Amino acid sequence: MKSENNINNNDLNTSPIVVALDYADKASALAFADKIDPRDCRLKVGKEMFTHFGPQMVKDLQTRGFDVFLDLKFHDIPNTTARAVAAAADLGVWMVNVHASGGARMMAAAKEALAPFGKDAPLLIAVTVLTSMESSDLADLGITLSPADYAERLARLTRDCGLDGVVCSAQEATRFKSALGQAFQLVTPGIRPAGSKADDQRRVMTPQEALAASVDYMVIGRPITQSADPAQTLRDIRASLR
Ligand SMILES: O=c1ccn([C@@H]2O[C@H](COP(=O)(O)O)[C@@H](O)[C@H]2O)c(=O)[nH]1
Repeated sequence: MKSENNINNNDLNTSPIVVALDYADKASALAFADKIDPRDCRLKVGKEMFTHFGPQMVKDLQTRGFDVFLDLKFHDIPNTTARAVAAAADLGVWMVNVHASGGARMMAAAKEALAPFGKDAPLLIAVTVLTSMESSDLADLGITLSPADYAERLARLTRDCGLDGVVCSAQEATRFKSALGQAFQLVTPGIRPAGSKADDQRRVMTPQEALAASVDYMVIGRPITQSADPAQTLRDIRASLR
């Protein structure tokens, strides 16, 4: 169910931008939210903010009119994951995610947990290969496939379990749209405007390249939140995509 205060913004919002609200203090996060227009982006609450501030953080953003992607990347046994996904749906979030490497039974259980929510269910997506990972990181785990090949394998499994889409790199978007269908949603972190530093990201693309690759949503954090004027940086990136 939607929370009482959740003003669902889905119908109004045509922006592909999801800002990763990775702040250590709530005041800075809300000050940023107060300076931006919910039509220019959706907001992602991840492990840092949720661990600091809990579900109230999500509600505070929803009351300001934002669709919230709860990025907690659930990865557990099927029962626990399904119950966590249902709890996220109770919060009225727009999108929630699990790790595809939790396997088919886990993803199917998560999907099934959303059935009682009907049309109010959040989008359910699965993380394939983290955008911070490159071939050598996979090799350390005993995975000899390239990041793109392994991500496609996990994305196929995700689609076959009936989820709405995946988190992947924008570098994989053209290939995945063609292999998995246009309707399968691609949510892509690792977005870096030209000239910004990659930080810990490895499989990156600029916002313009990501748009040209037909991603559905591009997740952008530090290039916005750590800029001198985050609200203006968001508006500049949004304008550059029109
Ligand atoms: O594969 C993934 C999955 C999630 N993320 C999250 O996206 C943002 C990216 O932030 P930046 O500051 O733009 O790097 C962050 O919250 C990650 O937890 C990801 O980067 N890659």
